[in-house]
Amino acid sequence: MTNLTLKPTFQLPAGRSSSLVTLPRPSILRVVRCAAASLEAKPTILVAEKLGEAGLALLKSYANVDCAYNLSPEELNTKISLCDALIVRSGTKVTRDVFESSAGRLRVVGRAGVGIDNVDLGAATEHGCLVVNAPTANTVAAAEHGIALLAAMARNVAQADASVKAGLWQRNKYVGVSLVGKTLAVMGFGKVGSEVARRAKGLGLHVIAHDPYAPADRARAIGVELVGFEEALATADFISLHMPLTPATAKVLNDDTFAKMKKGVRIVNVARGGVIDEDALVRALDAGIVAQAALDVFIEEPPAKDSKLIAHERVTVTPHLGASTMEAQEGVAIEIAEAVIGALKGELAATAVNAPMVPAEVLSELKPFVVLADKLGRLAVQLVAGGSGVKTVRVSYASARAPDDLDTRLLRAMITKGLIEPISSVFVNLVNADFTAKQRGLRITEERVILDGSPESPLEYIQVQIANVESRFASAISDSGEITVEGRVKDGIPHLTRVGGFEVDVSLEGSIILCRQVDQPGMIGKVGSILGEENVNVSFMSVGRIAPRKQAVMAIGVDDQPSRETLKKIGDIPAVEEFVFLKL
Ligand SMILES: NC(=O)C1=CN([C@@H]2O[C@H](COP(=O)(O)OP(=O)(O)OC[C@H]3O[C@@H](n4cnc5c(N)ncnc54)[C@H](O)[C@@H]3O)[C@@H](O)[C@H]2O)C=CC1
Ligand SMILES: O=C(O)C(=O)COP(=O)(O)O
Repeated sequence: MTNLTLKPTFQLPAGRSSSLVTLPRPSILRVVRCAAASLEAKPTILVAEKLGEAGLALLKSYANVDCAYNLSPEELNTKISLCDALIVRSGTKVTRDVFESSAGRLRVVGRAGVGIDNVDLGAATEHGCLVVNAPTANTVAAAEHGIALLAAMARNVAQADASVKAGLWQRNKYVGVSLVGKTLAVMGFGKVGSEVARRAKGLGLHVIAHDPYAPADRARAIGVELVGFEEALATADFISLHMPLTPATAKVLNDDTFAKMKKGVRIVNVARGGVIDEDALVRALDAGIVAQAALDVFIEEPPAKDSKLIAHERVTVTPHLGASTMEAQEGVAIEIAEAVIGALKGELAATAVNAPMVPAEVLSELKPFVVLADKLGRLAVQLVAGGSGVKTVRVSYASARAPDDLDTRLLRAMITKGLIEPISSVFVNLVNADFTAKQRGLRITEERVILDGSPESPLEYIQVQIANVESRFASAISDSGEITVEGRVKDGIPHLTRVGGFEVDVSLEGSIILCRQVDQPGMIGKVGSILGEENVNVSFMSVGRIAPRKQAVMAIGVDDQPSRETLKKIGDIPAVEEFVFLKL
């Protein structure tokens, strides 16, 4: 069984209004994987790409910071085993190898920017490593670069500049096109896309946008019409790309889609190179479908020296400069430093990419239920008899709230943690809970029990049932045949309120002895005095019985772990039919 002293009890703080919620160290929920010995040591953060000074200063105030740029993949793999966090921009590929090489030490990857397509999120999640990004600080910089490329492309600024510097004066060759009155299709109407749209309207462009997930009211507020993909392609004079690179957007501009565009269309890409099939773009340029393109991003960065696309006369290129303004880089550095430090401290990051982002208010409300969920999981799994594999778990959340008004991801993660940690050496956190459960073949189904009454509290009770197993404590099996434990929160403290068919009431602090006996006078006294003699402090006691003088289950909360002999003495009381000691 896991030594629980290495995984101390988690408490959430009282309500906080900031987007980051501090969890005290150490905490169950934290993404921080800790060994007791390393608790006091300063973490080490590897900064693998250039970061603004203010962010570096912040990092240095909290951790040992190793700035090592231009590492080869092999060098990164070697260094990473000594690091608790890694900070990168778009130039570093954080592959599965990196997580494997870290041998469990890497807890946080911070992407100092928006796009996380260079981080293997699946591998991060499997390794319980939180990935955070800095999604807001470079938005304006990217939008401004998009507009700069749009205007520069339309007026051949780069080509004309090169020509003048080469001693030429080609006024007729570099006649451009006007922007005013033209239609710009913004593909991807998120943070950057909408800022581009706002600025383009100021330049007199008619702006349409395509984004299957963007809210229509945001588009309306800027005076932009949301249109379908085909319509955007068919009507645009300019197309500006602002969607993330995902399997769905990879090479979304290809031979087929270029063929649907207006002849003479001009394309700007400050999103990701991979959203365009670059060979197809060269063909479309040569065929005259695309008049010009202005590109900040490429499938391969830096691109191959002999790239036909880069060399193309009608293509303007920049070396992934979208986020590269002084202001954006300072902002991004601070944003990522705060997120990484917060994550290392065990806070839930508001910019988590591979874990649920739970708003501070929700978290503060769920706080005692999160503790309850973990403890119910721990109790339930310890009630399973050795040899019965735990495969099917049903969790019921009883609440008077509307069904969609309860985010159970956090609770499910904590139940999973409680179920898995006592029986394995696996570390479970919010990042890897679902993955770990799936990997172990643990199927957790959730259901809501809708109650009448006051929806003031998010939950009335949580019930955890494990099906198809034998129990070390037969009374824990309910009539329906599952190990059943149920708990409630009373005055902010989690309580165990049901075991099998027996109602009990014991606060879930310390550890618990469950004892089934024939209901008769003097039992509480007998057990209490055995524990007292051994100096085991009893925090709570309660008896749940079927009927007077029939069977009863006594739940005893103890602060200290009773010795084997003490437990034996309890078992030897003639009326005691079975008992079990459970660590929380
Ligand atoms: N060149 C550079 O230096 C920079 C590049 N970027 C890139 O710009 C892109 C956008 O960044 P943000 O606006 O901050 O992200 P965002 O997440 O705010 O916006 C992305 C938008 O794309 C939409 N989208 C997703 N799939 C789509 C699809 N199939 N078709 C159309 N739209 C789709 C989403 O609904 C979302 O509204 C990202 O790829 C990011 O990496 C961002 C900053 C700097
Ligand atoms: O934030 C993004 O998505 C970017 O593309 C910026 O990349 P960078 O941090 O400049 O390497």
